[in-house]
Amino acid sequence: MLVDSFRVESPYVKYTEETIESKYEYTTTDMVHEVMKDGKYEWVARPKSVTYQFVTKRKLPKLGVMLVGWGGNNGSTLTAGIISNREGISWVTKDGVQHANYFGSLTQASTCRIGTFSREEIYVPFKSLLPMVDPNDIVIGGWDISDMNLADAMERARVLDIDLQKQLRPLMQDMVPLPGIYDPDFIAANQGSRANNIIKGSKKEQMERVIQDIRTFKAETKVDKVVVLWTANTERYSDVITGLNDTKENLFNSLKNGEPEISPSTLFALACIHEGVPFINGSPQNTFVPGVIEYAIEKNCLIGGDDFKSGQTKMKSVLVDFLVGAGIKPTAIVSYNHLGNNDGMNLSAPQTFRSKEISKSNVVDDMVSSNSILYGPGEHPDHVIVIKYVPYVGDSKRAMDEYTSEIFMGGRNTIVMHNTCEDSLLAAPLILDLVLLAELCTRIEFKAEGEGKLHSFHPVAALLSYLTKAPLVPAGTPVVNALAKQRAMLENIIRACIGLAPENNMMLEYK
Ligand SMILES: NC(=O)c1ccc[n+]([C@@H]2O[C@H](COP(=O)([O-])OP(=O)(O)OC[C@H]3O[C@@H](n4cnc5c(N)ncnc54)[C@H](O)[C@@H]3O)[C@@H](O)[C@H]2O)c1
Ligand SMILES: O=P([O-])([O-])O[C@@H]1[C@@H](O)[C@H](O)[C@@H](O)[C@H](O)[C@@H]1O
Repeated sequence: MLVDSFRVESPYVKYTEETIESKYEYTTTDMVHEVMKDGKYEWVARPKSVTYQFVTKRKLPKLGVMLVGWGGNNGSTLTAGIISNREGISWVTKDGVQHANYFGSLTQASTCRIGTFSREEIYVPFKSLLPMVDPNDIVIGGWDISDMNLADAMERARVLDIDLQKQLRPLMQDMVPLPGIYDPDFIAANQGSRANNIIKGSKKEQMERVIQDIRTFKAETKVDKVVVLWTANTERYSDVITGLNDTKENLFNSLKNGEPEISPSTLFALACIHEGVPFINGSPQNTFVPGVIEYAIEKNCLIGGDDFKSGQTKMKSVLVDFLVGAGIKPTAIVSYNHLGNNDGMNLSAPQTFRSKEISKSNVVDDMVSSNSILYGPGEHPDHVIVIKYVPYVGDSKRAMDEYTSEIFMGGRNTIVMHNTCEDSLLAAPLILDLVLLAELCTRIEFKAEGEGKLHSFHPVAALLSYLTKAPLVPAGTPVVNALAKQRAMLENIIRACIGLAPENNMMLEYK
């Protein structure tokens, strides 16, 4: 049964006007290596628990979202989706009347098991676990190097049904992106034809203009908070060079000296960190060069990414986790897809494709390294990524995967999958989740017993990893790509904020 909302009644949870406060027993296991009397070693597992205090502010801000690449397929589709839900728009399709929804959004359309009511399983909407901004209330804006208004951009994207587009046109045609930062050295040459809406000047002047844009947006919309998200083109990797961008100081000196090796996405990130505005990278390039990360930590400004995990890779992070967890050894993974949208055209250049190839390839590393029964030191599956640009299919990406694995007694298993990933219809809800969860993170403080005072999460937002192909995590933090673990991590931390135990699926009462 689904219950819309609930309150936790516990001696360890307190609701005040302003906050929800919880005391949470966090249990983990320390492994120690002990020498036995007879000179042999023995591993010893020592369970331990640490008491944490969580404090979540309840007051929701009026939230502004500024998308970099607002006029793209994802940006225009998300804008259309928010307006359609807010206005309660329905439209006629060949399959009947369709109503606006947020399907594909973890926060808006998924549920969590909370407990049982006389042996009936009770579930609640994910978004009800903690106070979260309603996406229908979001004020949206942003930048694009193309000056096309959002209604025309929606038409250019060829994602949404025509009857819906007709109803949305009057509501979107006056939305015009701010000029973006165009640097042809970082994206495919084929993007030049749409670049007619550009911030002029040096890179430093461009960054300063973005800072001004954020301030103006805040003042004009009267939002309390802004989150900026990059859903612009995939850039080539920036060279990370000592003395250029390896530290905050060197990066700002490089900026002052007009160094060309500073990407537009890095300029946007610097501008956001300067303003204390969370910045999320939905593309695979290394926007967060070391100097940016140092700056974000110094300013305690949330940064997150990289590269939305929307379709083919999301499936891979489930399937490989299942195979390895079942003691089956994937030995060859071939991931091919073709698509015909502008993203696909941009990725047809080798340097931008390489950024995507990296983020799509590394997604199995954690699962492989978790099982040395199957994989020897340094051993990993053959893993090939192929992306082809086929204009005719547009945004309807066709992914074809083949997973070959070793099974019992020298046997082979081959799984072949065809997955039509409507790229923007899968990515737009993820953009929403990234923005809403980033905003939520900025309202949570916590501390472990023995720590002095309450503090925020680390500014490098590992909590967002469920939504990204290449999770950005604080230095020294293990990278987890397995989708189930990522979701459990996020849900269980949010459950801790309301004093609920992690979902452990034991259901001992039925055993
Ligand atoms: N399923 C998905 O759609 C998916 C999944 C993962 C990652 N991504 C990434 O999301 C990004 C957007 O995807 P899309 O399908 O919307 O692409 P798109 O090409 O339709 O949109 C990108 C937009 O960004 C604009 N742009 C490019 N450089 C810019 C800059 N420097 N400043 C401002 N605007 C700029 C372009 O004019 C375009 O309108 C791509 O990098 C893509 O790789 C998409
Ligand atoms: O998320 P996913 O489906 O694995 O990966 C997708 C790629 O396969 C696709 O070619 C690209 O255009 C999208 O931006 C997205 O990155």
